[in-house]
Amino acid sequence: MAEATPMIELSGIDVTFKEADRTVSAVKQVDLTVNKGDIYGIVGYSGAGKSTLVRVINQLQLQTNGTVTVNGQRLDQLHGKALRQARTKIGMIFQHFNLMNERTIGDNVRFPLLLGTTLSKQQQLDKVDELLALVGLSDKKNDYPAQLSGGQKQRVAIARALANDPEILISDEATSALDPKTTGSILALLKRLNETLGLTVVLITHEMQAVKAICNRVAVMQSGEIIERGDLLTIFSNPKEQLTQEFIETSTQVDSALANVVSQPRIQQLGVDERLVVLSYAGASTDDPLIAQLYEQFKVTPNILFGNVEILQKTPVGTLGLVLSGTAVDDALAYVKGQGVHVRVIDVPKYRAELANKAAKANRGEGDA
Ligand SMILES: Nc1ncnc2c1ncn2[C@@H]1O[C@H](COP(=O)(O)OP(=O)(O)OP(=O)(O)O)[C@@H](O)[C@H]1O
Repeated sequence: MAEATPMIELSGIDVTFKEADRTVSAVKQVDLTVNKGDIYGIVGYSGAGKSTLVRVINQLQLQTNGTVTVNGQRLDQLHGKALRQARTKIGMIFQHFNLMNERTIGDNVRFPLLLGTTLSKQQQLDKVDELLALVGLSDKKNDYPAQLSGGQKQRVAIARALANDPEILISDEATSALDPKTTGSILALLKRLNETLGLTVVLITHEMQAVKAICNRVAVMQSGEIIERGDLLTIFSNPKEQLTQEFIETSTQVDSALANVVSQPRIQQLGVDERLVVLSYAGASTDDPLIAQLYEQFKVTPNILFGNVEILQKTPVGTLGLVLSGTAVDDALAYVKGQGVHVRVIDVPKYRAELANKAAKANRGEGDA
């Protein structure tokens, strides 16, 4: 495989907001490298610091500490025209599209070309046609934003973000206001642009579902810090942090399956030789006749409660919820771990207490951040 070339390098980034009565540390000591051609997902709940962090990349937000290098150039050392020039190579799209309602779709897309461009008027108009064709909206050129659906507006915003041939596209919750089907088509468009134009994409979201659909790498943010990061398959099949696990379980619906399972009286009364476990595995481990071996080698009987297999980056990633019974159950679990399978033993009373706690918080209207 070709060696990865860093496109974005953030090093030691802090962002501190000083307000009259308090100081907010929105980003704390973040190091992040995004390679050329990555679709890098940054996932976290509201208030985790995701938007602040990505706005540092194009210097719309200045860091309190740290350095920002984009395509080998130290952006934190640039000012004025040089910074504006460098920013044109970083496109950005937002949740609420930010289109100009009084201008046509064509004029919205042309807008960035009017600012300090070297293109003639005809070249600008040709470029607009090319960009609208790229996002599948050639027939909407003379319409106004109000005449378009949310998905179409986001396509216009993408076309506009690409006007100056950027190397990087930052997507800040760009699909959060869209329905699942439209979300899927916008994510597919981002993936196509990544593949055909070699565009590096940074995708901020609170939905692991979006990350799962197109990202090759992911970082999880909490309280201004990156608490876990890695390639998509590793993170999905072997999450280390509880928050990462939560995001994944929501996206695979393992959380609702588990909530259902732990509500059953039979599961609330597991014996000393019984364990409720969730196994996650990627790639080759999926093919191993693991379940059969549990019985053959350890005389442990598996009772399968739920299962899910998805294809991520052309690799099967599976999740299996089961109750294992047998005197050698802990030896069997150690064996399974040794096979590269992520094993999570669910402490049923504790899990039920956590669920009750979360439900009570939700009832009080408290967020996750
Ligand atoms: N200009 C600002 N002044 C003061 N505090 C700010 C400012 N911008 C962001 N913050 C605070 O910094 C923290 C991180 O906010 P940020 O918007 O980066 O989070 P986020 O993960 O992107 O969440 P969301 O998706 O809700 O925007 C929050 O506590 C927020 O209130």
